[in-house]
This record gives sequence, structure tokens and C-alpha cells, in this order.
Amino acid sequence: MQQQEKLIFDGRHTPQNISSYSFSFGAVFGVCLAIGYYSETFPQLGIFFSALALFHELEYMMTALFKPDIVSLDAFLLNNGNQYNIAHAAGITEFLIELYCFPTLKYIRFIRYIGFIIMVIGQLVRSLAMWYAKSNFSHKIAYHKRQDHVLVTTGIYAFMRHPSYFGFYWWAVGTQILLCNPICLSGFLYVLHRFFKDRIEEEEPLLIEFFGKDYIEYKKKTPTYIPLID
Ligand SMILES: C[S@@+](CC[C@H](N)C(=O)[O-])C[C@H]1O[C@@H](n2cnc3c(N)ncnc32)[C@H](O)[C@@H]1O
Repeated sequence: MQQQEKLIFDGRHTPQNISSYSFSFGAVFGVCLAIGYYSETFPQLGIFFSALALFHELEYMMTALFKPDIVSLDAFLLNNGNQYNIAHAAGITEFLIELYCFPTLKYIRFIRYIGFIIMVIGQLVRSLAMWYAKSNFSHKIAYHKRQDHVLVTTGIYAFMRHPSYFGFYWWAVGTQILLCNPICLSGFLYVLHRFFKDRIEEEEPLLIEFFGKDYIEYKKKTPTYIPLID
């Protein structure tokens, strides 16, 4: 009985649960996309919400695919902390205020397209990273080497270090360009840079501890392509 309760509270997921959670997120994605498609004047908000739903959906799906034994609701990455929620709330607020005060700012088609393309590239790279890293990927930094943890240097990891951070960074920057939000774009650039710089500085010494010379050699050959992080 205790064991069963533990499993429930751990949030371990059955295939049925996985498909129903994914279906619900898929439905949110579809509805947002439809709103974006049919709202001719300002489709950005619909596209933004579908991108948000798709992003979190894929985080969960990839974890369910490669780590079915530990997948839980946390894998949706919805519990990213206050900074993340405040950042997106600020983005939506800025969009709505400027839509009311300076609607022409939101009409700049060229900027919207650039934002959309950056966002799609970010999402693609993030998902490719999770795909190639498979069970070596974890949402939280690993402080101890698991026996089955191997250094991934193939696929998207052959071209860049930390592709999942690259993807997250550019996806988030892309959302603010898509929404034509100059204030939040500056804020996102600053906060994302600090966040990923600190994260990489914490992660890399551990990777050197786990994989020694192999990681040092790998690091020499692969840039991050995140601005101001070599
Ligand atoms: C959130 S994942 C991020 C992975 C990587 N930093 C990226 O952006 O694609 C964090 C975990 O991935 C592991 N990791 C990072 N790079 C790795 C690599 N090239 N091969 C294997 N594991 C890696 C770290 O040990 C850490 O626990």
C-alpha cells in the first residue's frame, strides 16, 4: 500500500497517463494555433501560446520517450521558478499594452517573421539535443555520474556544446521578437545570458570530473553559439 502511494505521489506515469497528458497539451497547442491562424490582425499571440504549449509538450514527450521510468509532471518543465513565469507574464503584458498604445509597432511583418524563424530554430535545436542525448539528458544538473552516463558528442552535439541551452535561449529570444516587444527583448537577453552563463559554469567542471580529458578535448572543438559565452 505504501509502495503504491509512493508511486502515485512520485508521479510515475503509465502509458495511458502519458498519452492523456500529451493529448491535453496537444489540444491546447491546436486551439492556440487555430486562434493564431484566424486572428488576421495580430496572430502573434496565438502563435506565441501554441509555441509555449508545444515547447512544454515536447519536454515531457522526450523525457517520457527516453526516461519512462522516472517521467513525472515535472518533465513538462512548467515549474521553472518565478523568474520564468514573470518573464512570460511580462512579455504578454508588454504586448497588450503596446498593442493598445502603439498598434503599428505590432504590425511590423518583417520582425514577426524573423522572430518566428528564430523561435522555430531554437525549438528544433532543443528537441534535437534531447533526441541525441537520450537518457544522458536530465532537466536538473547531475552532481554524481550515473553508471550509464556517457559523453554525447554526436548529432547536434558534434556541432555545438550545450545545444539544449542554445535552443532554449534562442526560442525564448524568438518569442519576444515575434511579439515585437522591445522592452522584454532586452530583459530576456540580459536574464537568459546570466542564467545560461551561470548554468554552464556550474555544469562544465562536473562534466570534466565525469569524463576528464574527453570533455576537455570536446570543449576545445565545440562553441556554444550563445552570444558572449565561448
Ligand atoms: C539540462 S541537460 C543539458 C545538456 C547540455 N548542457 C545541453 O545544453 O545540451 C543537463 C545534463 O546534461 C549532462 N550533459 C551536458 N552535456 C553533456 C554531454 N555532451 N554528454 C553527456 N551529458 C551531458 C550534464 O551532466 C547535465 O546533468
